[in-house]
Amino acid sequence: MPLSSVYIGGLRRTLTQIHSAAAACLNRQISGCQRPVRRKGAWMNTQARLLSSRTPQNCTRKLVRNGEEKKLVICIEGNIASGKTTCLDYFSKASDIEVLTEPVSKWRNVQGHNPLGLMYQDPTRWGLTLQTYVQLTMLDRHLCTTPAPVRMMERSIYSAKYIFVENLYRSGKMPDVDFVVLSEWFDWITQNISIPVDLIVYLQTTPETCFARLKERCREEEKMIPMEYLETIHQLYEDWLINKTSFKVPAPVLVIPADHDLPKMLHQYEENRERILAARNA
Ligand SMILES: Nc1ncnc2c1ncn2[C@@H]1O[C@H](COP(=O)(O)OP(=O)(O)O)[C@@H](O)[C@H]1O
Ligand SMILES: O=c1ccn([C@H]2C[C@H](O)[C@@H](COP(=O)(O)O)O2)c(=O)[nH]1
Repeated sequence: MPLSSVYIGGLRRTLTQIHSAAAACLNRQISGCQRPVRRKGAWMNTQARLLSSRTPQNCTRKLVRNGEEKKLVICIEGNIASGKTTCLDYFSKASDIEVLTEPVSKWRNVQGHNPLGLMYQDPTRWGLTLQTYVQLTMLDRHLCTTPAPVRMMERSIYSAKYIFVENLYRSGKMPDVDFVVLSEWFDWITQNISIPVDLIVYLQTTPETCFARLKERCREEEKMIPMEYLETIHQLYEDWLINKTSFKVPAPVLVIPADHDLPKMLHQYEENRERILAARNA
């Protein structure tokens, strides 16, 4: 599927169409909170619908993917090289689980450009470029339809914003204007599109473990990542998912200690399988 399109309830819409259709609907809704109009052929038809939770004080509706909201969504979160992909590989063997890895290959090659590499070379210049593309591709991941009843994703649109954008901004590497523009995009998306997550599995590692695994993996763009970078990302994750002092956590969190060797990790994944699959966001 081209990235210029996303599927909502089986309908292919360009982001521009979605934006203007949603804006039109929201305008209708804001001016008097009237009932959603259901016109055949309109984007808000039997396949795509608005979730409505309307009271005089609370007049919010969101784009949802019809049918997809019944599926279980689990996001695997953790520091760089903490073992997320390895964890997803393990669960991908189950027929009822659809695994969606982070679209890193796209971040490394979008029409011949490498925004990930550019960002590591010059974060101030290219941080916005990378994170805009990360936000788009993660939204695409959240919205794509999958046949399996359980969807297991690597990271989320939430960690892209709360960890990586936040880090660029706090470290002084992202200009205010870039941060504000990205934040407005993020707020619009999360306020207008339903992005349900039932469980966050946090692979909790020390930065030292990640550093060792990063060296072992040896991804070209990441060769210059210093230990301090992993320490900062670690602390942002801890504040978000453990201390809960930074940003809203969109789902319950299951913490899996992930400094262990591979056999022990696989054993832990198996031990937690039932707990993970039993998750259902209230
Ligand atoms: N438990 C583990 N012990 C040792 N090495 C591991 C373990 N889990 C993953 N690795 C290795 O560490 C590197 C990073 O793992 P990966 O799953 O790609 O991390 P992530 O997806 O979180 O970036 C890979 O080379 C992988 O083979
Ligand atoms: O929003 C994001 C998400 C990821 N990255 C970077 C961090 C890593 O270098 C790669 C992929 O991360 P893994 O943990 O190895 O999956 O992408 C980013 O800069 N911004």
